[in-house]
Amino acid sequence: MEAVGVTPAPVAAPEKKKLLDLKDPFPAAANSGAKASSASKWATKKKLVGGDAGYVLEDVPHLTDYMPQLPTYPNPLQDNPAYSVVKQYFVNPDDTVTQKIVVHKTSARGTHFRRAGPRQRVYFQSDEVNAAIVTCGGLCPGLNTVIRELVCGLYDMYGVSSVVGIEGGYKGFYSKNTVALTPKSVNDIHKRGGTVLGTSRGGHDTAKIVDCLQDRGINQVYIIGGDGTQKGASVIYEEVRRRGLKCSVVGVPKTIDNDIAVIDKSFGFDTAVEEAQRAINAAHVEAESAENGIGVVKLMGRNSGFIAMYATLASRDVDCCLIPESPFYLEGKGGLLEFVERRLKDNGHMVIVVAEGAGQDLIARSMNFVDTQDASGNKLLLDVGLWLSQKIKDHFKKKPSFPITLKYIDPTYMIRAVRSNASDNVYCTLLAHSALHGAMAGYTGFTVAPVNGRHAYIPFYRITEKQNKVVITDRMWARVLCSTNQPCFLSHEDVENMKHDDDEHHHMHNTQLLEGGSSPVSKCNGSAAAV
Ligand SMILES: Nc1ncnc2c1ncn2[C@@H]1O[C@H](COP(=O)(O)OP(=O)(O)OP(=O)(O)O)[C@@H](O)[C@H]1O
Ligand SMILES: O=P(O)(O)OC[C@H]1O[C@](O)(CO)[C@@H](O)[C@@H]1O
Ligand SMILES: [Mg+2]
Repeated sequence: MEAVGVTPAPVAAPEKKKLLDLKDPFPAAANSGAKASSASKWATKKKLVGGDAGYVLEDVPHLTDYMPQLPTYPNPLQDNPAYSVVKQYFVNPDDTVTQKIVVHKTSARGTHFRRAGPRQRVYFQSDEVNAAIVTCGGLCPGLNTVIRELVCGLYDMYGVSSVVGIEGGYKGFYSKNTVALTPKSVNDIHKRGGTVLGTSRGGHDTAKIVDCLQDRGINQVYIIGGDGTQKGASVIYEEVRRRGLKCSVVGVPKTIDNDIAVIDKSFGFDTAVEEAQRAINAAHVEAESAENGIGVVKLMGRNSGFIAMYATLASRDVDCCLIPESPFYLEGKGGLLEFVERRLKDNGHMVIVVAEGAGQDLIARSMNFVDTQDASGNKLLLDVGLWLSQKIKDHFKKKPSFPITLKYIDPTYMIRAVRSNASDNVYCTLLAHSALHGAMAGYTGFTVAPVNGRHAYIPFYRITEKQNKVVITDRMWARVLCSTNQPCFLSHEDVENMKHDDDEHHHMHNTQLLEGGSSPVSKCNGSAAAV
């Protein structure tokens, strides 16, 4: 590997060589909405390591970056009977995970991330660890499984017996007492929806949170939450580093909307798509049983329509899927109302799935609405499902010879509040294990998640700098349009402009090849190639 990394390398620390990039990865915009942190001027530099053929490792920080003399210890896992039969259990320190999975003969190898997993040597002794876990932002199936597996993993794999939960999200650090978490107390929690720790929006106060870590001697903090939470985790890490604390700050990405960039998908997403089938099915049954029956189902997806898109593809009963990324219009030629009328004439019934963030500009225009925000600064949305249902009813009221029956189903919180399904449970277990292996190995300031099917440690700035969105010029959206036969609501010119914008944005002409397919749809498709 060619030497182009950062900071002086201590013994047994990860590879860090020559300086490549000194840009501040935490520009002010990335922290907008948050309380300004005194840590920002200390913002760490990107740790980039170059190699042959355009290989770049975007490494994560390590405690030894600012505490170079830290001692190391043998990983207690090597004496664990469960693992003793497993050969090559420890991850090779040179292993990295590629972000770019679709390549050409002449492609540069591009960005890589450090592979997650247990290391031969660790930077914490078992009885030295005081771990804390917090959940922030909205609910998501699987939160309890991640909590359970962090606690059990720390106890069973690393012999750690001091793990506490922070109640009620970020504000719980400075406004509540901690709760002790043991394998016994978390034994059954994966069978329940929600989070046993509680959660909240708003209330992120970096200084007070780090004071709490310092006062309580917490030296590993696991922060489970969405894009906002990970931005918060990033400033906590900066402040911890500025104070020179031996404390690993680890993010576990959570969001039902699947809007976190770089990663394959977020936990709970599969469960949500599965649960959405029940609502779509009900809408279909209702619509099929009535004269000109219309079922409208609203699903979550504030800025990204992944749940709606996948639920539509999975169901095959959906006639029209509306998502925030794809603008639509109601009236006139090519509009939604014309399509509804035609589909009812052809089939006698139809189902519309609408993501909550779709058509917000249309509604705001028709209602003269002023923006409002939640405690975290997220825009509060207007109810597109209700609005759309009313618009459709109004349209057909003007056509007495065309009676319709419309049923509106809003299952949004039911989808989010259920327990995680089997595959999400396994996924959450791997996430939790990867997280604690990273912390024990001294890594910090990172989020853990699979990238092209392999778990990796990703620097915070990479997953907070932009949101994962459905790319409507990619083939996955084309599959939706093919399955529903809905209008695309875009002119040829619009599509060309979008393609152009995409190209400009990514500096490349093939979205599958950009930065490891930062085409979110191809990633959401799992590690599989687009077909
Ligand atoms: N830029 C930021 N800097 C620091 N803290 C932030 C920032 N943005 C959000 N937070 C904090 O992160 C927590 C969660 O944020 P938010 O409510 O936006 O949910 P989220 O983590 O994005 O999850 P989701 O959107 O999936 O529900 C809140 O306590 C909020 O104060
Ligand atoms: O009502 P709450 O808790 O603010 O959550 C609603 C939002 O949370 C999300 O589920 C993201 O977590 C969005 O889809 C939705 O807009
Ligand atoms: Mg969010």
